[in-house]
Amino acid sequence: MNNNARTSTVRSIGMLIYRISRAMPMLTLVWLGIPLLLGVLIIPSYTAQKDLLDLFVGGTEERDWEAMLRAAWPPLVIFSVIALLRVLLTACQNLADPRLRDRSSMLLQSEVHQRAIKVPLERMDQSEYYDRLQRAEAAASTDVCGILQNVIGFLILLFELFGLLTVVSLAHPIVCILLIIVFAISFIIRVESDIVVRRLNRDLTRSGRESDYLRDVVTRPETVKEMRIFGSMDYLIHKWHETMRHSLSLRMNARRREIRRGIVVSALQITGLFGAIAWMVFNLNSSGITAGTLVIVFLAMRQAYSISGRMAHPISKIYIQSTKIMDLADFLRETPERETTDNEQTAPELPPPGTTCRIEFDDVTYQYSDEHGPVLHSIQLTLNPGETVALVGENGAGKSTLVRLLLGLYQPTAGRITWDGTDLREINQEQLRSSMSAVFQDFVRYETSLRDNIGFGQQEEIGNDSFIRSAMRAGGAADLEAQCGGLDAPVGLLTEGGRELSGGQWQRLAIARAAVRSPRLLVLDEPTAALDPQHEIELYRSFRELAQSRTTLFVSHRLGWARYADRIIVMRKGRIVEEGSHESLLAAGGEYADMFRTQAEWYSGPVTTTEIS
Ligand SMILES: Nc1ncnc2c1ncn2[C@@H]1O[C@H](COP(=O)(O)OP(=O)(O)OP(=O)(O)O)[C@@H](O)[C@H]1O
Repeated sequence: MNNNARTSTVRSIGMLIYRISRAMPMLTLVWLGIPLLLGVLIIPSYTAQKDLLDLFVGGTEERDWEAMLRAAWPPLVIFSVIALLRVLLTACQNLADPRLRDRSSMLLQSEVHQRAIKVPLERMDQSEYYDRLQRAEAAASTDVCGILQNVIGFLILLFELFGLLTVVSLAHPIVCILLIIVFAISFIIRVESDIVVRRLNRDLTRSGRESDYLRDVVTRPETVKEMRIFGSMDYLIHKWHETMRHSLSLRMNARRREIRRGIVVSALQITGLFGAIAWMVFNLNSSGITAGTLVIVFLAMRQAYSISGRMAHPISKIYIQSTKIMDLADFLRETPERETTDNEQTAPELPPPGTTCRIEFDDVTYQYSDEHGPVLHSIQLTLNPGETVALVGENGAGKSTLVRLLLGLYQPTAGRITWDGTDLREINQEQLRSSMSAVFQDFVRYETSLRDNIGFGQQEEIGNDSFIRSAMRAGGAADLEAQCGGLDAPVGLLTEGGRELSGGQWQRLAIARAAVRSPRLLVLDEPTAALDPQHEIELYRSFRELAQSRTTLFVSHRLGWARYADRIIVMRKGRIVEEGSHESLLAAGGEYADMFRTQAEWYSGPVTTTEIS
């Protein structure tokens, strides 16, 4: 890890802990404070032990045992109280630590979700952004607990080490400096060798997968029969052997290196320890060095060395997790992106509910990415108040893209879309959303209850049974209540005891959800794709009612629907190529007329094998 990566990792961890501390100040204080306190308590505990030792050890002169016992009380009490306190603090830490980790994971996941819902849909459609979101989500849900555990594991050891170094420096500063030097060298060696091993383990995961696969292939009955016929068994066994030999030799080399470094570290520590002790023995009774000092320095140094060995583990684990920490921190560091400018205060008001709207596309161009060019070119289109418009065209013509722009989910690359004369971008987004409703091709299946599937369209009415039932009637889904066993019956396989619905039944629920809102603009993108003919006719009747008092746009490849629209728009390759009523377009004999005749012949014409092939 280079310096930049190291700084970034430390900054990212700091940033995550700062966010956690803002949301849970008390818990974070306890989580970080207890290790600090445990480290500080080492100092009086060792000092008390030193006083006790000095009291009872050394000196050949006649002793006053009573006076000695009286003098022993204070250090004995201090030592015992601290020991008790340490037990209690450790218990508190054991409670606070998992609580903080679990809650932090939830907090950071919900921060990721908050950002994800604010991000413009077009950003979400970019694979690079989507990957980053997935990585941040994975880090927040699965890695944060491990990262925090390693951070606190490291801090506990670090504070303990500071306590021990203070004990040694109080006893003798020169010995402390010697200890720090030995400690620093052995720590660096240990961390480096630990990182090498972890990196190797990570790298070997892939070859491990390969050898697992090869072992599987040569032992599974379904694969063995083919390999016997083709005679490929020996080759694969040889390949498995080679893969295993390679990874074993890499592991062995790493192990050897680890052992060599371990020997160097131990030799260094033993030399330091005995050098310091020898020097202190030599200076016993001079420069304030007593038998007690000698013993506690010896104990403190041994403990410090053992801590230095254990500190390498959390550090190397954090190193391995560093990319995940940075992924998450970078994602959260991004300023929350708004769908529009902050216009809540100044946004113009939309007309009140119940009124219809006039929407105009003024020279609108849209492109998903620079490399692929525009998918909509200079669209001029007006949807008049209360009008029902059908949008038709071949696959990939740009119909769904136009729908997303109309709903304000995407912003035009050039040109503008106005709603009763106001640019869509300037309208208060919340008000805009509540004025429109849509059924998408890829509608959501909420695997909870029937009620939720409808009520999510108008959450204020989710508890109102008659409201939900009337929406289900409008969506042609009234029969589902009896079939599923009530409005609150679970639907979908993910819910316990849930009944799975067919594609068409889910689609009818999505239509009912859109109907529940009483929107000014209703958009239906392929609303009947999964419906059987009977339900399609039923839905069509409800749709006529729904469309009556509002501006409606529907996209459909079934031109039978389109002929009842007030106006039909035909698209090809991102452009509007025809526009008019069903009759006028048929009379024009253009693209629409061709499509309509082809579909009509498909249903009513004679079957010829040459046509199908
Ligand atoms: N998220 C996306 N990123 C990049 N290009 C996209 C994306 N979505 C659609 N496109 C491209 O935009 C063009 C128009 O797609 P769109 O989905 O709007 O067509 P459509 O007319 O709705 O097609 P269909 O009838 O098949 O649903 C296509 O060429 C498609 O490849």
